[in-house]
Amino acid sequence: MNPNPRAGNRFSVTSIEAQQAEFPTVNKEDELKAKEFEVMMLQEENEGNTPRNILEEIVWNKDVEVAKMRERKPLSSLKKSLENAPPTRDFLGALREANRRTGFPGLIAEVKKASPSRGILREDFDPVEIAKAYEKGGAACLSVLTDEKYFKGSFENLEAIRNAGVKCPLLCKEFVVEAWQIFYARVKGADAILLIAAVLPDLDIKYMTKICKMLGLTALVEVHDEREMDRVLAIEGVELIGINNRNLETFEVDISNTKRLLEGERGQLIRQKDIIVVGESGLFTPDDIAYVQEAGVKAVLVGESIVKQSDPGKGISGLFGKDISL
Ligand SMILES: O=C(O)c1ccccc1NCC(=O)[C@H](O)[C@H](O)COP(=O)(O)O
Repeated sequence: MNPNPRAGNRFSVTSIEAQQAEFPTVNKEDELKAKEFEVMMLQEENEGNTPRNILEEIVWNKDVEVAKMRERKPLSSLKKSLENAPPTRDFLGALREANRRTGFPGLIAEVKKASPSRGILREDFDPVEIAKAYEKGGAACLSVLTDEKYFKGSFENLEAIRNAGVKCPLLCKEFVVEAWQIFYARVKGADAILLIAAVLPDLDIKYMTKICKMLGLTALVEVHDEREMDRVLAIEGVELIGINNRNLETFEVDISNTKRLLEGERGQLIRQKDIIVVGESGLFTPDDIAYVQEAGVKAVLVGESIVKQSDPGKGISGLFGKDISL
């Protein structure tokens, strides 16, 4: 896969104003047809007209899904809903505070029912119960998957967790392809949102980060390799970077990825800029946590190893080798 497949295509954000405008001269039906046509054209660039990997497939589907959602709830109406959205909580502050309090990386515990690589992780999946158990177990923040097709998540889950009074700040774990989704996540109660460098060109990351700030959301910008890390480090205003140990194209997981990306000058620059780094994916044991902490992360994002436990809160103690709720 082209490491930056969407770069230069006309999905890119060219300005905040452009994203905020409603493109008044374009009829909605034509817009949707145009989006489907664009996706078709992108697909046709590939021989065989099939996505080359799972990430590409997810993104192609997301383009169409978002265009349909946006038709049902245009930006102008989302903006009105912002007035009734709950206040955002300090995601970065919660991670820093947990790191200071426990001496361990702050935990972002993921409410994850299923994944393309592992299938169903938990049959008896009650998102609110899991979120409460994570909070009780000492999680600093929660990550809520909202993609339905590939992860069996939903925005209803995000909203339900927020409305249930869970105090941990919430990350909307989505495949963001348009700024509209950031507004939507904010309305549904998110405090932070994921931006994936393998999906978004630099210009999009830059403007989407600004949109997040404008809305009071924290942007977690995710990278997987050195090239993506260098791209993101060159973007001003990025405060939180996730290093995903999972290659989203092949599903391969290797936690030494976190260490590699934090070595040498990159690590130095990250410390200089006071960026918080999150180690993501494939963390199962206290040794894994110690390994990524030694590499320089101040936070970790964990799903599978804790969501699969009968008591996901106790799963956190198992993961850290210690009760971190105290
Ligand atoms: O988890 C997957 O199979 C996956 C496939 C394609 C794109 C993204 C995917 N996962 C997102 C994540 O990065 C993880 O949910 C997150 O980092 C937690 O990972 P884990 O602790 O290994 O469940």
